Amino acid sequence: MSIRIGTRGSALALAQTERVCRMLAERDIAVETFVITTEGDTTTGVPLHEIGGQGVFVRALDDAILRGEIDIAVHSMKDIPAARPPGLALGAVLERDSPADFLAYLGQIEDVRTVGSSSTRRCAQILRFDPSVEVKPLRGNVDTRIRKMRERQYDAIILAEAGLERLGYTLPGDRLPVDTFVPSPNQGAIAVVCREDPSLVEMLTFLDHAPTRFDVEAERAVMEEVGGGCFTPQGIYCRDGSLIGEVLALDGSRWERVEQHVETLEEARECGRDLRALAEHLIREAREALGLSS
Ligand SMILES: NCc1[nH]cc(CCC(=O)O)c1CC(=O)O
Repeated sequence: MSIRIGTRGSALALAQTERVCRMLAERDIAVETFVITTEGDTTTGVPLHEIGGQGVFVRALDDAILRGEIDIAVHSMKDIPAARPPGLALGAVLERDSPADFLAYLGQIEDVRTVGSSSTRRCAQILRFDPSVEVKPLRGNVDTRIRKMRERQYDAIILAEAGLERLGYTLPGDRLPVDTFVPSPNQGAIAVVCREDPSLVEMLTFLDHAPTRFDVEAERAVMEEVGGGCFTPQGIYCRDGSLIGEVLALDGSRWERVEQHVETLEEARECGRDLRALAEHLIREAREALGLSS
């Protein structure tokens, strides 16, 4: 018997899946890999929030598990939306890689005028840091984004450092500090999703890193309470129970923030409710500015 692993076909997804395959192989568990194309991979011209947010990357693989075509799927955990279909379990969360963002640029930092990113969070955070930069939309996989910077369509781009490391890329630029460029919830964590099947979940537990799982679940608890969706600039980061959450105005001119040590997911949830109450006006503002109704 072998485990059927589903993955997206992007270089990043394949690198992540390769890591899980290696870990399974070390335990003499046979694996078969299936590459599945998702709507998010075939639609690159429009901002993510217009095609249904991060969830588009995950849905096709969820469906393949539920149809019994594959047993497990490997994802960048930050791409997994808050609402999950019934019948699926989070089989394992690997030990976290770098949670930080990376500002990549070719010349001198002083010469950076245009920064490419389609993430409302990254745009707001870079504008807070330097309101004089011009942020320009930039979607596509990591390679596409790097190519566009090399073609000088942008002076700089912002990417997850974890993605660069998994692809083995070293780019000129700077790691952005996580206390001011607070990452997306679950950035840098790899998740293994499976059918809600106790024997399958049990088989995957050796892949699981408990401290990472607590931190990423605390981040998701905050994310669920804040709501906001991917159109609201928000950063949520937990490390060993030290939680930072912030919601920003789209132009980075204002923000609300909570910072607290949490021991339980319920405490994290409470922190999320506090942030929600503080940031209600910023969430409404972002939704209205982007012309979204829900
Ligand atoms: N938005 C796509 C995406 N999903 C996960 C990562 C990076 C890897 C990770 O966060 O685990 C990236 C690329 C990026 O944000 O630059």
